[in-house]
Amino acid sequence: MLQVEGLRKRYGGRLALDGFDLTVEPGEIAGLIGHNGAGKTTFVEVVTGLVRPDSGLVLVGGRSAGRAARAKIGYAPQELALYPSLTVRENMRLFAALAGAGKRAITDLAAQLQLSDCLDTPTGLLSGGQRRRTQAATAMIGDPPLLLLDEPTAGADPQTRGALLDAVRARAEAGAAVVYTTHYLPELVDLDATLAVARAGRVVARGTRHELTRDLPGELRVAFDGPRELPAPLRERARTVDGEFRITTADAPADLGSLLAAGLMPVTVDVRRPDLDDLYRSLETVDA
Ligand SMILES: Nc1ncnc2c1ncn2[C@@H]1O[C@H](COP(=O)(O)OP(=O)(O)OP(=O)(O)O)[C@@H](O)[C@H]1O
Repeated sequence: MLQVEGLRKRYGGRLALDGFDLTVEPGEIAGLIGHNGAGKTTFVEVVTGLVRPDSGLVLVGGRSAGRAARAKIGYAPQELALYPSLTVRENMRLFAALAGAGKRAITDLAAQLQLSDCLDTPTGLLSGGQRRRTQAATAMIGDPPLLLLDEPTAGADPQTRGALLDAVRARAEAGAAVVYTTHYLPELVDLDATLAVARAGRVVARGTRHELTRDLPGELRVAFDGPRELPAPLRERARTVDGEFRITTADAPADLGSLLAAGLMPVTVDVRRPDLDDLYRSLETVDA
């Protein structure tokens, strides 16, 4: 549904996009992550047609940028773009008219995003989280086959965050391709999203959570029934927290084997697998 190849965009002396590639299939939620300034928002703005790239290819449903491609896109920008003096319903109506959706779609979507009680409130009077959800609703109305959501849950409380994630999941289950930008990594686990990691204007890692984290080190956590000294190679990779040794490891069974071989029998053993936070941290190390 979305095919992007080799996007480049320069702002003055700064290269915001430097060969950005991303393909997203129908029904897929692609979590786009990366540090501030990695180019995520610029990428989304190029796909929507708001920003013109210097070079590169953007195809939406097989069509290059233009009116036909734009009609397939639902977009919730990071900087909210709602009419503050208009109510939630009126804002949704505007976007519904553009998308050719009816009144029913407005009430259904408002219910799904827990906005029913504020449909007649001007968006300028809403809380930050309510505004975010209204923005998401304007993106989702009319069931566009490509959804671009740029940090849609910033400022949302856990309950409304849950409602938004459910709505995103439902759109993907109905066949939409979703690009979901966030700094809040647990959401991408909840959404069972594939991942695209952006750095310095390009996607440097792309795949499932499992594919991207399996080669990262995990942690072997062991505790003993009294003070113990770890063998030297393990000690260099270990820290202690609450009397427990936490050993950074790429091979937990082998490290446990060396403990046992040294005559050290733990009373508790736990293995923590690498997760998205570790993936993020590994990128920080590379950036430094
Ligand atoms: N309109 C603009 N004019 C000049 N520079 C810009 C403009 N928009 C973005 N940039 C620069 O391009 C780079 C990429 O910015 P972008 O907003 O795309 O990153 P991001 O990954 O979305 O960051 P964040 O996580 O902070 O939202 C940054 O160095 C930014 O300063």
